[in-house]
Parts: sequence; structure tokens; C-alpha cells
Amino acid sequence: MNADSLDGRLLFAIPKKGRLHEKCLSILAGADIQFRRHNRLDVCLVQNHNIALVFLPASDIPSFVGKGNVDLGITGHDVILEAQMQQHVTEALRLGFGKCSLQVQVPEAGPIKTVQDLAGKRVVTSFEVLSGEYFGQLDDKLNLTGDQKTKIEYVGGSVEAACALGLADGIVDLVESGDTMRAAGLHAIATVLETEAVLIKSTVPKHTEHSALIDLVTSRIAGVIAAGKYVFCQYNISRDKLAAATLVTPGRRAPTISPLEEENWVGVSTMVEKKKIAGIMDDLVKVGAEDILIFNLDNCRV
Ligand SMILES: Nc1ncnc2c1ncn2[C@@H]1O[C@H](COP(=O)(O)OP(=O)(O)OP(=O)(O)O)[C@@H](O)[C@H]1O
Ligand SMILES: O=P(O)(O)OC[C@H]1O[C@H](OP(=O)(O)OP(=O)(O)O)[C@H](O)[C@@H]1O
Repeated sequence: MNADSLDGRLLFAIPKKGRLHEKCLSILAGADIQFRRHNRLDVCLVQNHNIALVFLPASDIPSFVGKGNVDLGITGHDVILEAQMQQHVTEALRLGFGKCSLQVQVPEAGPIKTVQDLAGKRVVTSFEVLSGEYFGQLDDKLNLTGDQKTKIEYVGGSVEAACALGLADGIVDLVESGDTMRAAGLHAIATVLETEAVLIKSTVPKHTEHSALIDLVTSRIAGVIAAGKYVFCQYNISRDKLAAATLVTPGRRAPTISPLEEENWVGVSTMVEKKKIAGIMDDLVKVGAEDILIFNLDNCRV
């Protein structure tokens, strides 16, 4: 493929590996963005839209989008702040995956119990900018100046090993389940920020002719995300209990209520959040609902 074949196409950056990669592929499939990626090629043309996908390291995506070289991208909220691109990109959608926290961690058995204890000592991280800002503010608050200031050192990976190797008194790293942190004998003493994957577009796009396609892709991806977040819930209930039942399932806008052939009975259809469904079904049974059915959504626009 040569650069000419990208001419006029909307460029959409996808993390080429790592934690966000697989989820991004399933979102593209759900949004019916079809492509065939040849082995090791990092650019590929979408077959059914005027789009080319660019597979890049997640950490490079904010600056490509922020500078307008790429029109759309998926990356972590943390990565945008670390790249200092928050003024240059707009977070069009939160995607609900890649959720984790950037935390200050220290050896569990050690003498350091608080970030104030750690201030002035050695901190190792892959998030130099965010850690620098965090400890810079703390140093200022504690009036630490010159050599007394916290020393932030960058490493590209395996941050959790730094304390055991004698390189650091504490680290700043991402935590999801906490397994990595616990296995390294560390525990968190502060949270710098919470993050998740986001769809981003340039604040000042170079290619304004793509704005309709950007809106279409955004709306399709929003549909895929909503379909993963909600389920469709349907049940029957007698009219006298309807008010109590609709308090349990108010729906996104309002529940759909249809009369049944049996007098005084109605069917109710509504969307509910997937993670709340067990409790909602318990509550529906308590208020007298019957024939409760739950359906997964393949896709939606809501
Ligand atoms: N454990 C995790 N749980 C959830 N999301 C994570 C986790 N680790 C990282 N992320 C998210 O994914 C983004 C990319 O992290 P990842 O470590 O996959 O990047 P990478 O360095 O490009 O990949 P690799 O580690 O394979 O080199 C992070 O900035 C964060 O937003
Ligand atoms: O709390 P947990 O669920 O254990 O996840 C946290 C780990 O995940 C990330 O690293 P990753 O495994 O992506 O590898 P990396 O160290 O090479 O970035 C992060 O840097 C932590 O090490």
C-alpha cells in the first residue's frame, strides 16, 4: 500500500497491542467496520467505509490525533494526560473498558505509610508527567526544595519490580485487579487518577470534510457500548402492581407497557443495566411480576 491510497480517507488509530487491543477489535466488528489486516502491516483500508485503520502504540495515539495527523483514535484517558494532549483532543465517548487506577504504591512491610512519608524519596514510574505533577504539588505543600524534592525516574515497564530491586522507595503504576501489586509485595497509599478507554478526536481537525463520517462512527460505537451495558427486560404484571414495578424498571426514557389479552394484566418492556439485573429481578418478583425474561442486545442506538 502506498501513501496515495490513504488520500481522502478518515484515519482511525487503534492500539496495536496491549490491554486495549482486543476490545478495540470487537468494537470495530460491532460497528461493522470491516477490514483485513495483513501480517505486520500497521495501516489497512476499511472495505465498507472511506476509512483507513492505523495500528499504533496506545501511548502515541493522543499526539497523532491531537496534532490532526489522525482523525479519530481509541486510547486510555491516562495516556492522554501523560502525553499532555488534553487541550488538543476531545473525548467523544467513554468506552467502559480499560478501567483501572493510577496509584502510588509502596512495600507493604516497609516504613512508608503515606505519600507525605514518600515525598522527597525515589519514585519509579512509566507515568513521568502525571507523577511529576502529583509529587510536585506535594513537594510544594511540604516546602521541599532543591535536593529535598521527590526524585521521579522513568522506566518503560515492569515498574512493580523497582522497589525489590532497590531502585525506588515507591512506584506509581496502574492497578486493575491488584494482583500485580500484591504479588510484588506492594500496597496502594494514594490514587493519582481513575482511567478508562476513550474515543478521541482532534479539537482542531485538519480534515473537516470527515466530520459526518466521524459522527457516524461515534454513533455506531456508542450503540455497541450501550448494547454491552444494557439488557432488555420483559415481564407481565397485574395493573394494580404496575406503579410499583415501574419504579424498579423506569427504563431509559420510559417503560413500554402493552395490554395483555388477559384482563387487568400488562406486559412491560424496558432496558436495564446489565450489572444490576440480578437485584432488579429479585425486586420485580417481590412486587408481583411474573414471566420475567432477560435478553442480551446485539446492538442498539439509544
Ligand atoms: N491492568 C489494566 N487493566 C485495565 N486497563 C489497563 C491495564 N493496564 C493498562 N491499561 C490501559 O491500557 C493502556 C495501555 O496499557 P498497556 O500496558 O496495554 O500499553 P502498552 O504499553 O502499549 O502495551 P504493552 O504493555 O503490551 O507494551 C493503559 O494506559 C491503560 O489505559
Ligand atoms: O492490577 P492488575 O490487574 O494486576 O493490572 C496491573 C498491571 O497491568 C499493567 O501492566 P501489563 O500487564 O499490561 O504489562 P506491562 O507491565 O508490560 O505494561 C500495569 O502496568 C500493571 O502491571
